[in-house]
Amino acid sequence: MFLCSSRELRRLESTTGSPIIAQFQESISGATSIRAYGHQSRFLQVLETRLGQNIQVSYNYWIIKRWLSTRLDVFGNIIVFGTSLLAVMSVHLYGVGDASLVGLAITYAFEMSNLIRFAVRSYTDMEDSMTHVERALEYARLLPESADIIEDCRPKDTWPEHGKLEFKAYSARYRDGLDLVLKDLSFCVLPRQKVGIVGRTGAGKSSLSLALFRIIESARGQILLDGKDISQYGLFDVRSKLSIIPQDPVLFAGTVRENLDPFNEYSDQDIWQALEQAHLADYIRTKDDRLEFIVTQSGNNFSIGQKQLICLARALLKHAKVLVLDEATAAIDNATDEIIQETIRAEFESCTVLTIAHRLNTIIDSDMVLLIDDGRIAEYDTPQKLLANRKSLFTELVEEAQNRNT
Ligand SMILES: Nc1ncnc2c1ncn2[C@@H]1O[C@H](COP(=O)(O)OP(=O)(O)OP(=O)(O)O)[C@@H](O)[C@H]1O
Repeated sequence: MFLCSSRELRRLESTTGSPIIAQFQESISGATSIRAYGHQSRFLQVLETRLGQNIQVSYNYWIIKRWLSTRLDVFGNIIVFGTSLLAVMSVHLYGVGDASLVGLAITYAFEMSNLIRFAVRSYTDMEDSMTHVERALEYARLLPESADIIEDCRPKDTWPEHGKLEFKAYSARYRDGLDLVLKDLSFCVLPRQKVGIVGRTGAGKSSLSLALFRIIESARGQILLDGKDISQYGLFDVRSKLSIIPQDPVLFAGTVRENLDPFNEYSDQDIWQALEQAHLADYIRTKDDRLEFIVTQSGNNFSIGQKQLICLARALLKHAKVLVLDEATAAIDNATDEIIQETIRAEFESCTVLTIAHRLNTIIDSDMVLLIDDGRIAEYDTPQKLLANRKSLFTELVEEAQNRNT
C-alpha cells in the first residue's frame, strides 16, 4: 500500500514541478512585456496555483514517508524490547547466560532493527526514484527524426549544382492525426530564380520552409532538388546544403566564430569576408576579442538586426545554392533591411532564393510570386502578370497593403 501511494505521489510531484519551472522561465524571459502590459498579478496568480498544487503533493509525499518511519521505529523497538525481555527472563528464570551475553543480544537487536529500517528505506527510495527513470524512458521512446546520414545513399559533394527546386503533388502535416497544412503543392523553381512566397496569416508559408528542411515530413508527394528526392538522403546531408535566415534568428552560447562556423571548416579570412559582406565586420572589430567575442545564451548581447546579420554571414560562408528567408525583414529597422536585401541581391545572385515576406515591397521585384492560400497554391506567376490581373489575390494583397500604409 505504501509503495503504490508513494510511487504515484512521486510521479505527481515531478509532473506538477515541470509547469513551475516553465512558468518561471517564461516570466523571466518575458518580464519586460509582463510589466509593460501590467500583467504581474496574473502571472503571480498562475505561479501560486502551480506552486500550491506541487506543495500539496509534496506534503502528502512527506507525510506518508513519516507514516513509514513511525512504523519502522515501532517495529525496531518491538524487536529490541522482545530481545531484552527474553534475555532477562532466560537469566532470571532459567539461569542461562550472564550479563555480557544479555548485553550482546540487546546490542545485536539494536543493530538488527537499524538494518531493517535502512533496507526498507533504501528499497522504497529506489522505487520512488525509478519514476525519474520512467520519465527519461518516456522521452527516449519518442519517435526520432530520420537518420542524420544514410551511408548507402549520400549525395555528391557538389549537389545541388544548380539549385532547381520542384514540389511534386506535395502534402504535409505537423503530426499524425492532424489536418494537412500543405496540400498537393506542385510547382517548380528554376535555378537562380528569386521567388517571393506570400499569403495570409496561417496560409502555410513557414510550413513550406519547414518542409524544405524536412522539419515536417511529406505525407504525400516529393520535393526534388536538382532532380533528387530530398527524402532519400539523411537529414544532415539535406540541411547542410540549404541556408536559412529565420524570422527569429538563433545564436548559440559560444564565440562569434563558433556561431559562424560550428564545424570549424573555414579559415579566418573566409569568416572575415563573410562578415564584411554582411556589413558586420566593423562592429566585430570594435570588440577586443573579435572573432572570440562571447555570444551569450540565445545571443542576448546582440540586437535582432545584428543576429540576422550573423545568420546572413553564416549563409554567405556556407555558399549554399538554395537560400530561404523566412520573414527575415519583419522585425528589423529599414536600414538593416536595406543591407540584407542589397547583400542578398549581390551575393546570392547565382543562388535560388525563396523569400517568405509580409512586406510585399521586398518581393515585388522577384522573378516569381507564389501565393499560398489555405495550404494550396492559389497563384504562381511573375509579379507583373499577377498585378496586371485586377482580380488576382496578389493584387488584392498589394492593394490592402497600400491602403494600410496610407
Ligand atoms: N507546430 C505546429 N503544430 C501544428 N500545427 C501548426 C504548427 N505550426 C503551424 N501550424 C498550423 O499550420 C498552418 C500554417 O501555419 P504557418 O505557420 O505555416 O502559416 P504562415 O503562413 O507562415 O503564417 P504567418 O504568416 O502568420 O507566419 C496553420 O493553420 C497553423 O495553425
